[in-house]
Amino acid sequence: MKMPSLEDELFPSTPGKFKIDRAHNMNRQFHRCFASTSTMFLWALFLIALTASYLSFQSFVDSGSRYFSASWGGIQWEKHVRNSAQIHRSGGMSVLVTGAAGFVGTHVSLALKKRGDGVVGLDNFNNYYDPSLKRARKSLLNSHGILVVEGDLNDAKLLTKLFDVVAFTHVMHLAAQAGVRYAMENPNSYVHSNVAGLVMLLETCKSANPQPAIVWASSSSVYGLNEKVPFSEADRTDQPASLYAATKKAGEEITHTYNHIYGLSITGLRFFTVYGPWGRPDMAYFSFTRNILQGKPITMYRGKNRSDLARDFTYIDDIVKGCLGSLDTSGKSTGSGGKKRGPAPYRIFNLGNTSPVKVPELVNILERHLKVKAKRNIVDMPGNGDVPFTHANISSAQREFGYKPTTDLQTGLKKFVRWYLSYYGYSNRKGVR
Ligand SMILES: O=C(O)[C@H]1O[C@H](OP(=O)(O)OP(=O)(O)OC[C@H]2O[C@@H](n3ccc(=O)[nH]c3=O)[C@H](O)[C@@H]2O)[C@H](O)[C@@H](O)[C@H]1O
Repeated sequence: MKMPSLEDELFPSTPGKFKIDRAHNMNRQFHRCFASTSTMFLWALFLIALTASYLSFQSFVDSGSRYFSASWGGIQWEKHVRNSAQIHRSGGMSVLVTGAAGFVGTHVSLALKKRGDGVVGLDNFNNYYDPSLKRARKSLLNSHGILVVEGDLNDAKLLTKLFDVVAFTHVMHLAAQAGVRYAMENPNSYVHSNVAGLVMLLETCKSANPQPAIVWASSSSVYGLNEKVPFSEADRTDQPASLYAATKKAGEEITHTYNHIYGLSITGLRFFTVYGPWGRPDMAYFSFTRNILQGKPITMYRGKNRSDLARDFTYIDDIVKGCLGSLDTSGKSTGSGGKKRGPAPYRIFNLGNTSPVKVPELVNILERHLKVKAKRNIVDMPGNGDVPFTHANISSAQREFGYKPTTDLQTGLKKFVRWYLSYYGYSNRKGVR
């Protein structure tokens, strides 16, 4: 028996029917084939469409997740920024406060908000000192309706966006790499924040329309090795003793340039060793308190010929008054969109306490408030950027906006210690008040 061939299988061999059937079959095959080709084509189209929509969905998800995971941007975020910047008093200002989660930034932001000004904070939450303290300050600000945007001064897009969303009337620029001695450890961070970051901010402000007036934190350290006492704004500031001081001095020159070319109103404030509640853990009064309470020794520097070092310690509330006075009298920037229209104010003020206190006396006061004896380890001042003393002449600030510090070190440290004990949970400890 003949085995059916493949052709037989495909084309039945019934004689007479073959041609017709074959033709019919071929026709059917053709249609089936055509039908399956068009089906395949449709399937292919469907698959292509599916792939394309998948890819576009993916990119939507990608950009969406970037959008949602970014710490700034979006309609809701813009709404928050606008709300935070809302002015609640007649003649009030809307202020961008850089370094808002910092020590001075937090206090100034609260004071502005309390009197009805609009405030938007900016802070990069770096880890120069315990970031959890910065987060706690941020929570405090949030509870008063102040938004703190997390971002860096060097982020041009963020700065531009902030000025697109709000026509800030003023910038209180307090973001900086602080600390005199740390500059030897991490010099780049000073250039990044105090020079590059400052220029980025000024670039944004000069292009803004309207241009804001700028008040910013310089430092008593610009007096460097100046020996004329008390330090007046007109004294020499060309002998910085630390890179920190040098970057602050550079800031004074850089802001002058932007005032001159673009008509930005600039006020530089030379802060003198600011202290108080919510302060900076890297500063002596703060780290001494921590060590005294923990029974650890404190290292006290002394100057040439075993002389005591002294600082014109200035209480935070006095500094806040100086900042607000400066903002209130800043005058307007004259330029717009990067074009100068006329001269604008350029000012520099000392904000100090006018009564220097020696470091051993600072420790005596802390001992009294803490009711704990310090273990003093006295060493010669290392050549690390320190200066032997500071002393402010504040007559310019007094004349210009009535600046008059009212808190002596004894009173100010009492308030600081009370805050410290409460914040770090010492309040219920016996022997400590
Ligand atoms: O006015 C400023 O422009 C600067 O003020 C602050 O610098 P300073 O005045 O140096 O404050 P701070 O460190 O508290 O030292 C105080 C005293 O304690 C002595 N000191 C310090 C540390 C130590 O371990 N031992 C010690 O004796 C030390 O020798 C000094 O005599 C800010 O930190 C700075 O960011 C800047 O804003």
